[in-house]
Amino acid sequence: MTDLSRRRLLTGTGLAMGAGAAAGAGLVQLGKPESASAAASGGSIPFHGLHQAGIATPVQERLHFASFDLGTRSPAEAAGLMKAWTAAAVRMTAAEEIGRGATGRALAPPDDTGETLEMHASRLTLTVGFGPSFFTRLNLPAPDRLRELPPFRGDRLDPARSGGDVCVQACADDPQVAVHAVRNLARIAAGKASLRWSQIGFGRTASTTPEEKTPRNLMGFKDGTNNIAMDDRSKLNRHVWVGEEGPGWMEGGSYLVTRRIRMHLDIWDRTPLKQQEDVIGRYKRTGAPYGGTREFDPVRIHALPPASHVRLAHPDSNGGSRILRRGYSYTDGTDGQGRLDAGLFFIAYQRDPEEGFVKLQRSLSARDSLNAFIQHVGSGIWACPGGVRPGSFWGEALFS
Ligand SMILES: C=CC1=C(C)c2cc3[nH]c(cc4nc(cc5[nH]c(cc1n2)c(C)c5CCC(=O)O)C(CCC(=O)O)=C4C)c(C)c3C=C
Ligand SMILES: [Fe+2]
Repeated sequence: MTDLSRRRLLTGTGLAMGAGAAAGAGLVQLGKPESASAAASGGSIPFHGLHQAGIATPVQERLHFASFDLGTRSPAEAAGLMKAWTAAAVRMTAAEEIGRGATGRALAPPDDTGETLEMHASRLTLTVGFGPSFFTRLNLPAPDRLRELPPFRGDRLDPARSGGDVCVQACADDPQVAVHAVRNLARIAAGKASLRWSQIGFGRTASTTPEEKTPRNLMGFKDGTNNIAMDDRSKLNRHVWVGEEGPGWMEGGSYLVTRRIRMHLDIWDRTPLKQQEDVIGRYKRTGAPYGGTREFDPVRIHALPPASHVRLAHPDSNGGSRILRRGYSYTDGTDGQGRLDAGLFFIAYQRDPEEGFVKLQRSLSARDSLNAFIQHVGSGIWACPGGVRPGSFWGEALFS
């Protein structure tokens, strides 16, 4: 049995289940794993479906997020790149080698860099989005709702860690799988697009499935308790998926906001527990909201300190506004002054950025007591098109 077909068996590619249906339900396909550990290390998440995978599908353990700048002004060339990326993504998310594989032809550079040979799909998802500059560069009409984010109080944004024409969010349970995906997409893009910045993340700070244990962020608090669950179709349709408001190629898609938020952990770690809990509005050990005893007890905003993070971010304080959070912790070494450069790579999906992130961040940036411990240092906004049908490619309807 060849390596390729063995991996196909491991990942269950070709199962009878319709890919679209599986993607819609956020299911993981596991074929016939050779061992229990193979099953535990993650199968594949269908690439094709109504929505792009990586938004409402279960959150994996690792992130490699990448922002690219186009080197072309030609929509046809950009479409060609999306076609080539999609072909590679279909294979990588099924744990198959790209093109002729990692050892295809002796006299040519391999089509796949090879570091994931013999590895599982690790629930790899690849999600693509287009930034405002993408439309300017290609002279294409941008969606009305895709506007550059306004400046917020306290922002200290580094242009080298912000913006970009196209983004790729690679999530997987194995960091090597996520990095391999971004590396190979960057390689395929040579001459058409180049990496502007990228971000490695670990320790997801959100769950999109209530059965999962809520993870903790680097401040030690459970993060993601009151998130939109992936099976809550009515909230997803109302707050996350773009509907008939269009443009057509965005239907079933979503707007993505990313923020690199540095945490002043040295200060946080010297802050008394009671003050930490007052800042968040929940108890550190249990995750219960003030006024409750268990993590999933309802938040009654008036039981929380007026400037606490959860009170200010809660839908009851924001006219019902909700976002789907999918962030990851990060550390990028030290800052030269003996402090960790660490924090939260915040990721939020929403149907309307003005009603979602912008509304919340206007309020948080003005009043949140968490602001004494954090700083927003990177930013991006992206239009993520609807899902890809078999035979189509990322954003095809936008180019046609
Ligand atoms: C603009 C949106 C938000 C930013 C930016 C943000 C940053 C941020 N959050 C935490 C830690 C926690 N956030 C929690 C809840 C929470 N946060 C937001 C939005 C932003 N957070 C929302 C909408 C919510 C849910 C509010 C609710 O409906 O109750 C929590 C509590 C647990 C939870 O529900 O997830 C924590 C903890 C940090 C550390 C941070 C920046 C570094
Ligand atoms: Fe938050």
